[in-house]
Amino acid sequence: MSHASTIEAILDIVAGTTPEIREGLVGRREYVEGENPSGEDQLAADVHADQLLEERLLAIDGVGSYASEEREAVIGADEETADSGDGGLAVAVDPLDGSSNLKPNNAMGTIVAVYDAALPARGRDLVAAAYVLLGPITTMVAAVDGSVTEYVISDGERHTAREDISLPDDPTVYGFGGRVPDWTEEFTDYAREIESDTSLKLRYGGAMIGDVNQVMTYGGVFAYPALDSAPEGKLRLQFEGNPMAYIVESAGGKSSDGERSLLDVDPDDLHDRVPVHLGNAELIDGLEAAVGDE
Ligand SMILES: O=P(O)(O)OC[C@H]1O[C@](O)(COP(=O)(O)O)[C@@H](O)[C@@H]1O
Ligand SMILES: [Mg+2]
Ligand SMILES: [Mg+2]
Repeated sequence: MSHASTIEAILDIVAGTTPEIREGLVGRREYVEGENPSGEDQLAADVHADQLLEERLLAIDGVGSYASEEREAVIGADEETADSGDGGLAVAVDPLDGSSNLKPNNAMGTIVAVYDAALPARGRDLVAAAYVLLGPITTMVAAVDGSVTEYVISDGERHTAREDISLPDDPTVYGFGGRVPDWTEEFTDYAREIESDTSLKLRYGGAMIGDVNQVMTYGGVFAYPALDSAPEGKLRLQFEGNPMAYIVESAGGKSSDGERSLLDVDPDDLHDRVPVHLGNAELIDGLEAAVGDE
């Protein structure tokens, strides 16, 4: 199977699984016992989405391995090839991003990263990335071959809504995560500058994919920065930072860990965290100038 057809099969499977993930949210708002590898409580909904995606994505011819925010290790379609990198594409998934939004019934969704390398891999090894947003409408935004498409998912099928998406030139929104007293001094200065820009307004909902989709739609900047208490921030490189950076950069924007494109960050561990800044080029350049040598 060519990489191109494997990528299409992955996007089809994710779209096809979305109705079950959405319906499965009902009745799965409670926490289960134990934690995920990042030390966070897991909701029954996180575990359910992970199980559905693991089984179906690994069954695709051309997918060699599966990893997720919700499980410790990489799982191989064929145990012998799991870590070799030559057993097909590696799919890394955040089954439910923003799952703390389940209780208050706000936006959340699924992030999928497709790497042509053994995990953990660099963002430069991505060959596709997508996120499904469970909003009032279910949409998928996918970046493949440098071009970004938005689909509406209906009955588990993808229907093209917008092609060749690029970030609007005149940005209007921003959203920054983490507790304000926990921000570094340098990031706080940058945030104050952004807040005083009269063309920008706050849009923050607590699910990265929802917040980044605001930026993809209106132009602007999203950040979950380095914190005094957590210098690597909160978001995970393989499952969250890299795929969202790939999508935003494919749409003509920029990503940064504070110093360089997220796609150039070398991973040490599957569950590494990284400071995430995404958005219009001039806003990310300004961010790097403000926090670059902190
Ligand atoms: O609730 P907090 O600590 O502000 O964190 C919000 C961030 O955490 C996340 O929910 C992390 O993702 P998960 O739900 O996959 O753990 C992001 O979507 C969001 O940007
Ligand atoms: Mg997440
Ligand atoms: Mg998650």
